[in-house]
Amino acid sequence: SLFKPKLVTPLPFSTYVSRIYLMKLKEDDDACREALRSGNLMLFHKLAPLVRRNKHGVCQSPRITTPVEQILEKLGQDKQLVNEAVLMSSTESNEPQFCLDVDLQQNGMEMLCGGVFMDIRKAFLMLRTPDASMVAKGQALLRWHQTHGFCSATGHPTVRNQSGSQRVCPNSGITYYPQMAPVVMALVSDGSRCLLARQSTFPPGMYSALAGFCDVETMEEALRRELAEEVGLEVETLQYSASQHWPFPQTSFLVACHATISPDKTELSVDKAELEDARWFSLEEIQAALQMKTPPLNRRSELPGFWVPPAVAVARRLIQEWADQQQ
Ligand SMILES: NC(=O)C1=CN([C@@H]2O[C@H](COP(=O)(O)OP(=O)(O)OC[C@H]3O[C@@H](n4cnc5c(N)ncnc54)[C@H](OP(=O)(O)O)[C@@H]3O)[C@@H](O)[C@H]2O)C=CC1
Ligand SMILES: [Mg+2]
Repeated sequence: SLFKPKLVTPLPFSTYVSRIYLMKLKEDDDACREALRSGNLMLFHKLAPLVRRNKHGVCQSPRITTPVEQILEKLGQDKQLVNEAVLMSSTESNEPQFCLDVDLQQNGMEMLCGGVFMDIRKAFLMLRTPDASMVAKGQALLRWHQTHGFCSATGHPTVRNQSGSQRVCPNSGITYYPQMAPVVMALVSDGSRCLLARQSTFPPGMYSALAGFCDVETMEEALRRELAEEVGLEVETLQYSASQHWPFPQTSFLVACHATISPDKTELSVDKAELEDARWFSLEEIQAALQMKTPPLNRRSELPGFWVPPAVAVARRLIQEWADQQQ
């Protein structure tokens, strides 16, 4: 078959079993409301996450542990707003974690919380990967609630549970759950080179692995279709590497794979409507790009002609794995 499963995918040490009780908060509104009083919050303003530098200059997404009711009261706002928080998960130290979007008094909020609300694209380049992932998750949940206030069958307002894990239409009885759009991403290799491409919206010089949204189809079908459409290549094998939730343009679920094609059918036919450029890169070019810090701005804020995405992007993991496999 097309798909060659990876036999062993080592996962980092997990505390999921001890954290499972927190998932009960999803179903128990009272327990969830109680947890919200003591749990920590990740704040957003119009979906821009709060970001702060710690004393070492490292950018972080701070968890607000001062009761948000107090902050809201100080700003003269209705403290019930805190009940709009959504349960995200639990932290590594077993505390429930929530996110909340406040569309009010940006400056006052920033002063009281000691940070700035930053566009998520910028925040993604400054935060470390675990914080960036949490920010992406919080934004996705909050955006989903903001855009699913009405039942798409009856037009009636939907009602959320306290944790925000679902919304129900009291009229039709339909339950809605937060969703992601599945995307398949592949780093294609012809045996000695790998294929990277850029869209005109990427920062100048950045090339990444190919990706495309799945229609109602399998991942294998989506990958074959995308590669045929975008670069005119026929896939031979596919190997799963990792997955990632990605906030651009909105909540996608990226499934990242390595793909191979036959070394005698490597000619590209690039769809210029989708891609600005697609090229084969040698191991030497890839290794040089992996050495650069990202984004690789020099003193005059110029970007080099070729660089690869930062560590927060699963595409970089694919590129690193490919380079490691060539040694
Ligand atoms: N993490 C990483 O390293 C990388 C991530 N990506 C991500 O992968 C995803 C897909 O990549 P991309 O090449 O743009 O995808 P596609 O190749 O599928 O092209 C995008 C087009 O697909 C259509 N489309 C179909 N379904 C959707 C949907 N659910 N949401 C939005 N557009 C849809 C839109 O066309 P139309 O407007 O005509 O309807 C859109 O312009 C994006 O989220 C991108 O940010 C991509 C590269 C690297
Ligand atoms: Mg694409």
